[in-house]
Amino acid sequence: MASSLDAHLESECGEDPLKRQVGDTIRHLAGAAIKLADKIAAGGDGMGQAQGATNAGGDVQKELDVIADKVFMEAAEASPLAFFGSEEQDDAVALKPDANLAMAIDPLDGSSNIETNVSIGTIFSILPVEDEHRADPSRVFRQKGSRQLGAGFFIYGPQLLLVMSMGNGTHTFIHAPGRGEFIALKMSMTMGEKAGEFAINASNYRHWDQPIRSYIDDLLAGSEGPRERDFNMRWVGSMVADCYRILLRGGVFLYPGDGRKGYAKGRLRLVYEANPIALCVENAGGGATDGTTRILDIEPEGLHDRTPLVFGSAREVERVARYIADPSALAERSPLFGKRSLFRT
Ligand SMILES: O=P(O)(O)OC[C@H]1O[C@](O)(COP(=O)(O)O)[C@@H](O)[C@@H]1O
Ligand SMILES: [Mg+2]
Ligand SMILES: [Mg+2]
Repeated sequence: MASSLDAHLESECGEDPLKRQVGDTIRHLAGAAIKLADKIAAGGDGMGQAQGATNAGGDVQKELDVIADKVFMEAAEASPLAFFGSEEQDDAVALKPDANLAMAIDPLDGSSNIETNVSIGTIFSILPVEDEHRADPSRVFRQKGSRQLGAGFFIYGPQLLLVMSMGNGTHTFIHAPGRGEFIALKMSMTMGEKAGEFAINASNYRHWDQPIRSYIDDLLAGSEGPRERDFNMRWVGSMVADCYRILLRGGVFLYPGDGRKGYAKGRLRLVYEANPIALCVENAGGGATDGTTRILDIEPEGLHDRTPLVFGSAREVERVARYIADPSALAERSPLFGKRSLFRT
């Protein structure tokens, strides 16, 4: 019989008190995710309806965004957490003053897909809280992603999944309704270094900078272009689902900055979207960058910062960074090399 999430956390956390608190928090999150999945499965016309309010990032909130925020806030209150920061709340909330952890969360990822019965999810990031943060709470969510003690995401799809990492491998658990708990599905995941699929919202092509356009042009040219092989494209529009596919079969995901008003750093949030995804992807052998800097090395300025995000198979992520770093090579590319670019491997 597959081992349970509970048993895994027990062995991964051992006797380390801080890790055990991370484990407890993940247990509470798992309970909340089961509750939310039940609500999603029960449906209801209103879930995908706009509420009229906007969140801190300027997105119109849907009813399910608000329900999910409440469900996970309750889980946070039951967990050993000093601070809770949510996409759906302007400011971080102070919880247990003496607790040693903080959690940032995207309660509902893939909001634009809610009413279409496509996979959606929840993304979480657990950080340490030290004396310096108690003295100045504004610093809690300005910690680099490399300081995360645990992170992951749930997918509400055909299966209810939890993908998580505590820095020692990335593991997937599946909710087994008969057992009322999550059980191991894929432990110590490893993703391929090479990508055969890419994920990007191509409708923004005209708004991208030249390096991103050139990179995508080269993928689209397929076997007749500089890459000399064909690529497939998938874009779910829920990052959790795109990330899980990439963890399973390799690939690359891009949400770059673009020329639209308010999109200079793209759409995705550093603290509760890019950082937890980056921890899971890196622990499975992949990479994650904003184009120039490793995501986990970026110092956030605030809870709701945005960041350009490229993640996936390590070699492909490095390649995107080379397109961005070396525009001079790109300038030479068409006249001198025709369709044979400097970037082929
Ligand atoms: O609608 P777009 O611009 O393609 O953006 C899709 C992206 O936005 C997101 O939905 C952002 O997350 P939220 O739904 O939590 O705002 C990602 O899951 C997804 O990758
Ligand atoms: Mg999201
Ligand atoms: Mg969201």
